[in-house]
Parts: sequence; structure tokens; C-alpha cells
Amino acid sequence: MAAPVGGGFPALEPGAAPYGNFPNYSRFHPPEGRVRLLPAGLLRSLFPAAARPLLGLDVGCNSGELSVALYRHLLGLQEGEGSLDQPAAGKDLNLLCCDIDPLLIERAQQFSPFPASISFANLDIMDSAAREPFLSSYLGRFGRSAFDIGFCMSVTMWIHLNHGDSGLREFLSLLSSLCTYLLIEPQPWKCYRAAARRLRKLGRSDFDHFRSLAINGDMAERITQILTGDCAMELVCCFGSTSWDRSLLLFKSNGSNHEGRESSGQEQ
Ligand SMILES: C[S@@+](CC[C@H](N)C(=O)[O-])C[C@H]1O[C@@H](n2cnc3c(N)ncnc32)[C@H](O)[C@@H]1O
Repeated sequence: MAAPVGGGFPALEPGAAPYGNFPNYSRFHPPEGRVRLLPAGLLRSLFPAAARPLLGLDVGCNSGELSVALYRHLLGLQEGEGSLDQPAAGKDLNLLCCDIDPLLIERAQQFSPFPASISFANLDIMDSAAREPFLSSYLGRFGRSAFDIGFCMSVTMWIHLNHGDSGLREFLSLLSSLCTYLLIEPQPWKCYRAAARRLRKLGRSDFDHFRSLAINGDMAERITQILTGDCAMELVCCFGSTSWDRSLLLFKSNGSNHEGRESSGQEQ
């Protein structure tokens, strides 16, 4: 993959984005390439009976372009429509989007067309001390203890490179415990090699874990095995692959951990 740099942000060396926190990422992997794979009416078909607002979590949202595109697409809003925060598709969606990079989050907040429905927050999802109070507080506002749907788009590789095999497992387990449905776009193994190569070109050493990763090869398959084998999720469907060879996989929790978790009377 060409390294996403330049554009409206101060230039950043590609290797200087060790978490995949590329500015202008969406110019290189445009949101449309992902959202067009998702069927219209997806939320209605996943949650036919939901009378309350749906809650979504977008992990690794970068500067928010994909989060906003997902929000529009899932609610059936056209570009330029719905800026009054009045979704049109008969479902109400609140999206919490987080990223480890505070500058990307600042930018997302600055340009958000749906500030009442989409919240952007600076959070390292792997930092349990920061994550737990933050997510509980957000969910508590809705009287909930889990999200209806999670989005993990082009993030797994960065967690894997920075936290190793155990970090990837921990991350997937966390997402499965937090979200009833999980839409995930894993990076294929060739992207790992490209990321390590970029770092070496800058004269830096590999990511700490790169050479020791035992989870490797067909990453979509490996992640599916972990989610279905260890995390009590089932694969609902694959929505196909983007033109840059990443598949979009939808999982559903089949454990009982998401049922009956809402507290009564506080839903908005
Ligand atoms: C390649 S970008 C993907 C952006 C967006 N999801 C998309 O697909 O267009 C990966 C993002 O994950 C974020 N990220 C990496 N590790 C993270 C962590 N531990 N917690 C939160 N965000 C993280 C990076 O800062 C970066 O913005």
C-alpha cells in the first residue's frame, strides 16, 4: 500500500505513524469503497424490533471520515442530508468513535456533521485503565452495558504489530464482549510486510512483535477462527472485498452475555 501522507495535514513520515494513525487515510482508502459493500437497510435487518436508539462503537476511527460515511449509509442519509441529526431510516443510531491519536480526534470533532449523534474521543482501546471507566460512562448514559454494533475497520494489524498475538486475542475478545454485532475489516498479511518494510526504510527497527507473530498468513481466516473459536461469535456473512483486497466480515455474538444487559427505564 502506498503510505498515506500529505494533503491537508502537516506532512508526516509514513513510519512515523506507528499505530496506523495516518493523516488523510481516507484519501487512500476512501470510505465509499467499504460502505458500498454494505446492503442498504442493514440495521433494519439486524435489529428489526429495536424500539430504542442503537449504539455503535467505531474503534480506530482516524479523523472520522469512515465513521460519518457508515453513519450516513446505515441510516440511509444522502450526502448533505440529515445534518439536523434527524435520521431518516426509522432507526436512531448513536456512534462512539475512538482513536489513539488526539490530533486525528480533534480534526474529527471539528468537522463532524452529526455532533449530537456521533461522539469522537481520544482513547487507546488497549489501555484498560482508561477504557473501562470511559466506555462504562458512555454506555451508562443510555442505560446500557454493551454496544449493538462495533466497527473495526483496518485496525487489527496495528493492534497486532504493537501488542503481539496476545494483544490481538485480547482485542478481539474485548470487542466480542462489548458488541452484539461486529463488522471487521482485517488487513491481509501482505500489509504487515509492507508496514515493516516502510519502517525499515526509515532506518528504524521492526515493530517489536513482527517477527514473532505466530498468528499470520490468511488473516481474515485467522481472525474468524479466533472470534468463532474463542470469543463465542459466529460469522454472519462476508460482504465481499474492497478493491484493495480487504474483506468485510460481520460477526454476531452467540453468547448470552449481550442479552438482558440493558438496565430498565433509562433508554432514550
Ligand atoms: C489504518 S487507520 C483506519 C482508520 C479507519 N478505521 C478507516 O478504516 O478508514 C487505523 C487507525 O487505528 C488507530 N489505532 C491504532 N491503534 C489504536 C488503539 N490502540 N486504540 C485506538 N485507536 C487505535 C490509528 O490511530 C488509526 O487512526
